[in-house]
Amino acid sequence: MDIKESYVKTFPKDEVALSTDNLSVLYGGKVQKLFDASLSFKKNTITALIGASGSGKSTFLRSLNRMNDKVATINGKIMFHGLDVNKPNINVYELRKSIGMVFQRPNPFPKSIRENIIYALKADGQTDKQELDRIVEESLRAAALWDEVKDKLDKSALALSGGQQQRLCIARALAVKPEILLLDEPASALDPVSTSKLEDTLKQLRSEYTMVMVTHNMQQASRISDYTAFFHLGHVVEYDSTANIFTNPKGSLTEDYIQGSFG
Ligand SMILES: Nc1ncnc2c1ncn2[C@@H]1O[C@H](COP(=O)(O)OP(=O)(O)OP(=O)(O)O)[C@@H](O)[C@H]1O
Repeated sequence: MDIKESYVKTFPKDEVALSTDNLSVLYGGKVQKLFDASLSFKKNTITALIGASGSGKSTFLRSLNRMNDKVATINGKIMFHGLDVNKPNINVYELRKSIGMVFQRPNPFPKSIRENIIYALKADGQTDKQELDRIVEESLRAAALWDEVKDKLDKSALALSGGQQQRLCIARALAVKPEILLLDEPASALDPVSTSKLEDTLKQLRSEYTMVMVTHNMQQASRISDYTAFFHLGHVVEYDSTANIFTNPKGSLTEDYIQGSFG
């Protein structure tokens, strides 16, 4: 297999929400697991990151909002609103309000549904109850959970089903008004019905947010993503519209992966 082949789509600057420039990640300061990834994400789209286990998808995703800072050295640029947010002087707490993350396993706080949503807002000093109530409803509606939980907002989030918990985690991420949502295999712990609800939710969120999602599920990538990046051994091999990646890939590695030859 030739990992030197690389086909990477780019977009006009004003259409880009977030981009990386030669992003490399070294764990423990020496073991390189991501090599010169230069990708741009188009506003109001869903981009799927696909590739075999260990190919560097999560490593790349977690670097975008500086979640890897403590365990890895990240070289290269991460451009957001004309600013390189990979610079040391960036306020990472503020950055994560703009670039939120939803993890593989739903991780609600052991608090009420309402408290989960307003936690970060209260930490920021917001106290206006009416405004907080408004944000709770707005966020839960956006995450397509409002109708299921509106009568039990003060009940424990841990009493919700896994699928509901994951949509609550999305609502929690939306409450601080991010522009970008990073999703690391958000449906991998969910049953098919919850997965389908989650996918519908993500499709609806596309009108307001830009999403980048790691997924192992090829059908999921083809169902809901607009663009797909294929990772192999820490390299971005191909990045194109999802339709092209799945029906007309340029690289032989991409084709082999899509056809299930490895991974
Ligand atoms: N904190 C860490 N410290 C050291 N090595 C790590 C760390 N996190 C990931 N790695 C290594 O980096 C490589 C890429 O892992 P990563 O999780 O990014 O791959 P992935 O494509 O997301 O895989 P998967 O689909 O299995 O989640 C793997 O070899 C992994 O063992």
